[in-house]
Amino acid sequence: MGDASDFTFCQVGLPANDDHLESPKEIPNISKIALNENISNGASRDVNSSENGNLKSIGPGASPSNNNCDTIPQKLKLNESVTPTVVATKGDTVNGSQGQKTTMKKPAVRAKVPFEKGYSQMDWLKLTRTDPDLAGLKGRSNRRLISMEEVKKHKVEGSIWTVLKGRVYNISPYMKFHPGGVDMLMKAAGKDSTALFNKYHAWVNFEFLLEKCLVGVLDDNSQGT
Ligand code: HEM
Repeated sequence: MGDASDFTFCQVGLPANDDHLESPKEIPNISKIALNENISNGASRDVNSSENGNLKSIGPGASPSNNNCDTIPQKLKLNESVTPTVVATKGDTVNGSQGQKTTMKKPAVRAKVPFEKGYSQMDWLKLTRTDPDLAGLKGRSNRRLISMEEVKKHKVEGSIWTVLKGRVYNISPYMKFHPGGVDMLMKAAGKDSTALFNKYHAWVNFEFLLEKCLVGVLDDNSQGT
């Protein structure tokens, strides 16, 4: 009797119930319907043999409607969705390389250049606070009018000027800090780069970033010369 009282705890999972769960009457019927559809498709003959087991797991999801007409299209959809996943798993190695290609494309699209150590945007902000003459003014005012002719002359490292929205900046010290790379920034050398700048990143606050690089104001009268 002591054993019987122990069994009261074991009766939670009756073996008789387990038998019913493992062999519902609906599942075999559905699997038969699906097999017929697969054969008519002819697209997954090889898969059928291995999918017989899979269909048992798929079947209950599609089994609520007992009508054959309803279950057939559902089965077709399920099988269609199953076969591509089988292909996908087989082609994982192939698709894996394709996936790598897509991840490789992402940085190319952004074209952002990884900064050298000591040339992050934070480093640039520190430099703007510590360097007394980033613009290279040597005591001159940064409010003087500068002709386009003079801007054009400044293309050499150490003194690379560009015009942004009517202001002249010495971008030479910013070169290695530019997230778009030196080559891109060199396109702005000695010319009005407002259009280029806006094309790539109109949202960037150059007034703030290049505040200490201001050389002067573009002489409107000199434009076009
Ligand atoms: C002259 C002043 C310029 C300043 C202060 C400046 C600043 C910046 C900043 C802060 C970024 C990072 C933007 C972000 O992360 O969203 C950036 C990225 C970039 N810049 Fe510039 N830039 C300048 C000029 C230019 C010019 C003239 C070009 C093109 C010829 C250019 C091309 C790029 C590119 C391609 C990127 C990377 C794209 C990206 O981050 O989405 N920049 N620049």
